[in-house]
Amino acid sequence: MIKDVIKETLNEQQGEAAQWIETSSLILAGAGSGKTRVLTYKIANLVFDYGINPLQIFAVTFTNKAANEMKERLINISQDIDIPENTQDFDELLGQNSISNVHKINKSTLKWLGTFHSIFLKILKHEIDKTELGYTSQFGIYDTGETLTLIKNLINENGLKNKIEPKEAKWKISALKNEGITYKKFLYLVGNDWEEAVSLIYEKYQKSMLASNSMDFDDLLMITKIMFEEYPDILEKYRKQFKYILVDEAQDTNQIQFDIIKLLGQDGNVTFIGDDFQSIYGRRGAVMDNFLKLGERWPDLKTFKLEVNYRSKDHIVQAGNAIIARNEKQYQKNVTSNRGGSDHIRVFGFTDEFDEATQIIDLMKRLQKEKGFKWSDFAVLYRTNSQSQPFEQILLQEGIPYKIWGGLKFFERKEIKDIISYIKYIMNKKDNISLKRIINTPNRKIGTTTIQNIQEYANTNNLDMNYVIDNIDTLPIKITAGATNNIKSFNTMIRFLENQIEGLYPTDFINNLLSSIKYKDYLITSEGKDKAEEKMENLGQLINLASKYNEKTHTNGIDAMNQFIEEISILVDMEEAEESEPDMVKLMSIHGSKGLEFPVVFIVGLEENMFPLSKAKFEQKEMEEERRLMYVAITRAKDLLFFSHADSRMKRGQLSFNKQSRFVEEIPDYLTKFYNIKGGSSAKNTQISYDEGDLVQHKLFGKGSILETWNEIVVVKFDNPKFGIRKIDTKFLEKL
Ligand SMILES: Nc1ncnc2c1ncn2[C@@H]1O[C@H](COP(=O)(O)OP(=O)(O)OP(=O)(O)O)[C@@H](O)[C@H]1O
Repeated sequence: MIKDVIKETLNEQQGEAAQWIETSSLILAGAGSGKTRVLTYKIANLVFDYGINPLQIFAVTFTNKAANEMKERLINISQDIDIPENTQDFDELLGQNSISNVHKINKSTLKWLGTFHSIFLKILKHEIDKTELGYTSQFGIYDTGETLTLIKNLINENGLKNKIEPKEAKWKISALKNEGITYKKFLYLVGNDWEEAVSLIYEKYQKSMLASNSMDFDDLLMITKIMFEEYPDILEKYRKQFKYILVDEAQDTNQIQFDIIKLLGQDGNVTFIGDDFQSIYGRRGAVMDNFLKLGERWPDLKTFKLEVNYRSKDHIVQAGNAIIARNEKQYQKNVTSNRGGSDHIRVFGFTDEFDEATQIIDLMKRLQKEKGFKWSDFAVLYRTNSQSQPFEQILLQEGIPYKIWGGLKFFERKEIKDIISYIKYIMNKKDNISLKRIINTPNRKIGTTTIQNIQEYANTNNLDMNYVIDNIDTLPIKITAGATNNIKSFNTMIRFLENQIEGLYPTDFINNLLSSIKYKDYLITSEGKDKAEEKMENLGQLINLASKYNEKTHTNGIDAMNQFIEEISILVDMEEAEESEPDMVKLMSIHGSKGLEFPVVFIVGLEENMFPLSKAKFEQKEMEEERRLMYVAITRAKDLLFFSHADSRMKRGQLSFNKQSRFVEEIPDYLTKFYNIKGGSSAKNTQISYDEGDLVQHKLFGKGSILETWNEIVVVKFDNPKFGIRKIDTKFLEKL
């Protein structure tokens, strides 16, 4: 019986929250209080105790990783409970009001458990053909790089190069979409020249995306909202379908996500679970006010609190509580640790960022040797990504395995993007961005002028680039005979691949594609043998991912490939797809650490103007968000927590001096112990003095010359331009 399992697995607060189904509810959860567990059992309870079909449950998580974890747990729970196989399909279900038998939980019945993006992608694929919004269900998805390329092109084509910066325009368009503001609405809201220029780009961008039958990530939300608003029958169908809506990390939902939840669940049964103390996405449009005012929209909202932290030792929980108590706008919660302990947070003061990295890594080495910790037990958390550099350098030097979370994402790597672009173009011939990426990759002697001419001709005559390519022989376009032939053979190859796709498993298709375009040879010529091997390994990983879709359940190769492309389009990064975790130190931004936990945490760079950021000083709202970030960072630690700050550090090429962060002072003295070990244990090369102009040798970076010196730290310009100018501790240098 599920009730018995709940009793055994959840505490009283958790159990009550998980079993409440009468009205909508808000589960206010402290850090480490078992949100995932409660949500999982709430779903299990709905299915196994109330006979709700899992297909009628819409459960949205913040990351794919969280969704996968929940799915796995649910499948495990369901294996312990004896139930008949559910054979009902989604469409059969519609129109049925009550479902009395108990349903099987498996990957396909849990199709509505995922991130907002993944769920709305499925809904759009299912419905978009029934609308007149202009897209077909074959629509592709542009990733961040592709959207930026398109925006750049549009800015150039419209002579706005001096007026707007592509990244800023992209950010603004994304922010507008996340507030649900279409380009038509934005026209009425523009307040200055810059916004007027952005509004023109926004309009052209949206039209061009539509012409390419493509959406960006934000469209997955915005177009869903528009579709629900303009097609009430579709909305009604999903309102009926989703009897129970569950929203994880509800404190970080943005306006458009919240609006869609309102549309779907206005009169329904919605469970919000979240921690306002951990709302850290204000800059990305999260609207905490919505979370704080849920009762206004759902008057029957019943509130539960989860206040027992199972993750962290007592001193860590107390430090978190002390920090967050300084914020004003929040619900009251009194989080306590269930792990006890009477330890301290150790606070270190260092000379600069290299001293900080060197000594923290020394400390890790000691903890690993003497206290039995593994490398993977350590996480270094920082406010800004660039702070990883000295840590990386020294970890590399020391030969300690490490992994940077949020580094170059798997799906942002060139080789992966190239191959995915081929597949996307073959599946959606209107996808001009993919076409432009692949037409001359590998090099086929189709130059940029030729591509531009094709594009211009297509634009002027209102045609797809693909049509122009198909008819390159007969259309009056200015291109050489050589280029025409090259385009024709490119097109023949694409046709050949297109004909293959239906009859092949995705993995076989990708292998054929790689050999048809001679991708490995291209990598060897353009990148060298070693790099080519590395990149081919990454492509091997892509093929591994595709192998999941080789199952016989797909009617044909196109169907399987479609599902594969859908999934990878929304995978946030490779870390999320990785099953096992190797033994590596983890370096990550505090934002990236959300939802994770580690035995030992180092929060570094705790200086005013670094953390909190300088711009937060003047705005209470911003300072409160910085403080919540500090709360998130502290509460990632299970056993040991270390803080560090440095007297000076390089920031954008300038040396800056900052005092210890206010956040350290906000923690009561009895929870902290201070250590001043500047230039301490790591043996320094003090005997040798270095001067500007000295020639030096570094094990990894090779030869270079010193530009500046600060005691043991020197700035070196390396001869190899790949390594450029770096700050280095002299202990890693040899004087020449
Ligand atoms: N009732 C319980 N008994 C034992 N352990 C529990 C219980 N509930 C949660 N835990 C454990 O506590 C830890 C924290 O749980 P979880 O990661 O779900 O917390 P969370 O609320 O999502 O935290 P955060 O918001 O800080 O990321 C996990 O290791 C989990 O297994």
